[in-house]
Amino acid sequence: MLNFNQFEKSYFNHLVLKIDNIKIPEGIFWIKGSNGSGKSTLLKAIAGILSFEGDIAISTIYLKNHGVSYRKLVNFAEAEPLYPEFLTGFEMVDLFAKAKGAVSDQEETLIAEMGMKPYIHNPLGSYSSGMLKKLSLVLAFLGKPKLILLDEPLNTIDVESLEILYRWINEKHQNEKISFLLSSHQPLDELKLPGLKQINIKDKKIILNF
Ligand SMILES: Nc1ncnc2c1ncn2[C@@H]1O[C@H](COP(=O)(O)OP(=O)(O)OP(=O)(O)O)[C@@H](O)[C@H]1O
Repeated sequence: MLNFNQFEKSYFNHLVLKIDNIKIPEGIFWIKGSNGSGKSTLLKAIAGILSFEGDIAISTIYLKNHGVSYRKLVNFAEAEPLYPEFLTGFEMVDLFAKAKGAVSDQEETLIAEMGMKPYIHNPLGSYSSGMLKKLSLVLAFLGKPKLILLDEPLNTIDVESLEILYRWINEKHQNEKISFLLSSHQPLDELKLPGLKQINIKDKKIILNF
């Protein structure tokens, strides 16, 4: 599903990650690694928002040669999302829904299920960190991606929202064969994510534990 080809990422000549040739199959994966090991860097590179050496592909669609098609297949929720404070949550969802080609009732369903209806028309400057996190999760599920990247999805969301998130991940994986890469310092509930596999980042390399 996800292929790395001579991938290298450095910041100011300091190498952070080196992945020669690895294929990650379809599935739900928990990316583990100590602070500063490169989890967010990896997810941002796969999302196509960081420059790097080498290439990354979803099946045969390469990020560097088919940037627009590739980015339609990958959705990303950042660890600490930042959005323009003057827009409302609904305006952000609407913008992403159009960009990602979401079907018409998808936005309404995701907003309702995540319990965001009471404040979705309020400006984002008034949102708490948990409300922003929930918005970032809704945005990451819009459209028809092949891969969803969630950086620290458990941070700041409440127990009810976490249950919804686990359900969404399982449904998307089972019904639409969407794969997930989740980075989390907090333990993911392996009983609620059946088939969860682990990927470790250590010594600038990724190690597939399956
Ligand atoms: N914009 C940047 N400029 C320079 N160095 C950076 C930048 N972003 C990350 N780094 C460095 O790259 C390395 C990996 O950082 P990254 O944020 O990917 O780690 P992480 O595994 O997500 O960490 P954490 O668990 O603490 O969130 C660290 O050494 C960090 O200092």
